[in-house]
Amino acid sequence: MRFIGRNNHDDNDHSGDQADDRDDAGQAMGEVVPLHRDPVTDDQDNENQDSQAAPRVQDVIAREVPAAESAAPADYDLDPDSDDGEPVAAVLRVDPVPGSVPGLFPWDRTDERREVLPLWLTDATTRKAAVVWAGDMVKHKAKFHAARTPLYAGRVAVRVPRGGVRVMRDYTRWVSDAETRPLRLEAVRKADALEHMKLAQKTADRQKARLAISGAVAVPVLAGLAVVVFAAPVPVAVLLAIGAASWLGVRGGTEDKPLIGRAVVTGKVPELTSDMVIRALGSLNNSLINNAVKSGRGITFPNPIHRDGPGWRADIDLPYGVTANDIMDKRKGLASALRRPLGCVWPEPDPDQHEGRLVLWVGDKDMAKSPATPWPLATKGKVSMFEAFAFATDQRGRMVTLLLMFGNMLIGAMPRFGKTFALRVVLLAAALDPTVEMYVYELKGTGDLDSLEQVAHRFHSGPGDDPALNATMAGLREVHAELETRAHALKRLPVDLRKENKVTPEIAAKRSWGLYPIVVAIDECQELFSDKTHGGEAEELCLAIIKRGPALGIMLVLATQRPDSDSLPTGVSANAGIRLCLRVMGQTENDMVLGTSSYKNGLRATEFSLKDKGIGILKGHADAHQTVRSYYIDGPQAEQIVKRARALREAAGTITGHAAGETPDVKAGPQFSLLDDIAAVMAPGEEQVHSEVICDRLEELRADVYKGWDATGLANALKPLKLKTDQVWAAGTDGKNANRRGIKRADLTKARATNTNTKRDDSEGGEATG
Ligand SMILES: Nc1ncnc2c1ncn2[C@@H]1O[C@H](COP(=O)(O)OP(=O)(O)OP(=O)(O)O)[C@@H](O)[C@H]1O
Repeated sequence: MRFIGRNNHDDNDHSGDQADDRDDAGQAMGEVVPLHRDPVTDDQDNENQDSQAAPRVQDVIAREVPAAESAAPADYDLDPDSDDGEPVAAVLRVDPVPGSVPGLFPWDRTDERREVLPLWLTDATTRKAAVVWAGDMVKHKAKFHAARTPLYAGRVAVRVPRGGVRVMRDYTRWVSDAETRPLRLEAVRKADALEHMKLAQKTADRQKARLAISGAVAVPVLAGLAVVVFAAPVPVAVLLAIGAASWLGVRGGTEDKPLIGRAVVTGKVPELTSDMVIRALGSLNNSLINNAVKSGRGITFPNPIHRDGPGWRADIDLPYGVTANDIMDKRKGLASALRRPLGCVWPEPDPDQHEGRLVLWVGDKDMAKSPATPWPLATKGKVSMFEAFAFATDQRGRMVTLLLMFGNMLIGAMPRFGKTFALRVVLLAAALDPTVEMYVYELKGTGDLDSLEQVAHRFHSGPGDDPALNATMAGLREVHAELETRAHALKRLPVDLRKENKVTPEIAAKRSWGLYPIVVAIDECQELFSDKTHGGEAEELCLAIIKRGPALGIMLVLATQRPDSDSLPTGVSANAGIRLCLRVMGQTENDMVLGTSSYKNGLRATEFSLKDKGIGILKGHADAHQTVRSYYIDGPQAEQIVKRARALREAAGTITGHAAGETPDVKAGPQFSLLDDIAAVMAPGEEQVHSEVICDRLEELRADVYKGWDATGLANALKPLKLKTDQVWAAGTDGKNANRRGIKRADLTKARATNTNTKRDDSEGGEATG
């Protein structure tokens, strides 16, 4: 326990009793310790205090109490021995006294208990991997040796004579008692006749006995041999011959050339030790870490380093002031210091712990080289959009799930790094929920999502040309209109059914209420947003859908290979809740997909390499981001899954729209009216406006449509709408009143009415004739 101030008169006042008294007084967490202390006695006193408080929080915040404030004695004692009786600055001890705060009892602490059973026993995926591994190993060994049987037979044949010679040699040595020969020779060398006689006699006895044994054994052996050769069934004889030949073959081998080769050369799992980790951290050029490494204190391991999936896991408490993000920033340096490929080294924060807790997972294999795990829903199972579905695996091969309901998703990456594959997993999951209505637009035109045609309510695949963009816009308008319809439908429901004013599984299940989930997916959405004609409207529609859709059961999933502000409106990207960023080239694209400051905070999809296909940083699906690899589902597999999804939908009666063979009514061009726009830009009470002023205001309203329009252009555009521009007295662009070509409100109102009636007549006539 450290104090900042002390009584300068407590020379001998450091007995244990007095120290205890002080602690007792401090039970109410407000012990007062006067300032101006004697350094000698202070040390002694500290020892007493420290011995009591050793296991508790070490740091003490001291607070000086001003003289005036000290008049209030509630929390502070005054120094009773001060010379002038005046209060001096006092210190409030703020450390809790042992036992005074319930949270400090061991049973109150949030200790992390390690699992009783190892992961492979409790985790089905790990167990399954172990069983598959063992099965594969047996199969491989059987195949390996079966293929080499002729080779082994040849080797045996070559080695049998040598084996026979060795057996005979060993037998002769045994019968002749060859092992005692050196002793006899030694006796001869020393001219020790007595010893030599003794040894020779013993050898002679031994030889006699061994010859007798040989004779006794030879009779049954020769008889057995005769039986085998002349009387035993052929297979038995052959088997015994093979056995004998193999034995002789093995005896004829050499140690450096074994008869049977190794089917598996065991790869050494590189170890991870605390020394390696500390040395690696020490090489990252962080002064706080360097000080800790030098002093040998400050970096601790709260758990033993252990195997976790196909790699090692180290939980590390970094020195005070260093955060897990500081280390994530230097992943490349860390990988270099650990002498491991970058794809093996994964430093992460622990979301359940403090900022200085680093979880370092070092895989045995580069993530990109690990075998792809099959999608658990590939052959069986159904999805509920209200529940998380299997989307990817993390570095350790564990399943990562995604809950898309009430959210939106943005996928961004450079071309050919797995956007469409990742999007396809999401869409296949949506397809396996027969209640979901799907709008799928693939604007690259390569047919990557064609399999989904069988289940999609609206579908179009085209290379970002007019038909593709018109179809996508039509779909977006349709879904946008749904927002209004659904909001009203939800409002009409009894209050007890819409407790949170959002779509629930119960509400979605009632098809007739029209509140089932809708998933809208646009692959290569940059084609739409950067289009001059549709871009503005697409942004408006997507923004509304992305903001209001989730509560109404509508989810937007966008994938783009150009995540920049021109191709992906910031309003749209900022509102996407779930983000997946596969490999990108720069910080801007990285932050555009993952959110502002992501790069600075160590989330760097720029560090993925060429081979990291399908690997990206997933954010917004859980408390902490994760590095994941989306499940790999190729075209033919996707076809099979969609067939199953279609069967589910047929059974549920939810095959609609495109999947049911309908063609939607797709109108070309943006759906807005020039007359309505003019009405919108005329201020209330403004009866007449100059054409130039109208053009300026229209440009402000929809720059992508009206940019560069002048009075003549406006007049031409208005002619077919039965509105003529005329000379009007009004304020010009310079603010001064003048007589120029313009529009009168009365004419505009008339033209709008006429056009509305014409439109209605057209559509009624259409219906009548259609
Ligand atoms: N999860 C994955 N695991 C392994 N390989 C993958 C994975 N996802 C994608 N790939 C590989 O990456 C290649 C490119 O994937 P994909 O077609 O999804 O890229 P993309 O980013 O959509 O490309 P583009 O921008 O040209 O459309 C695929 O052909 C596939 O071989």
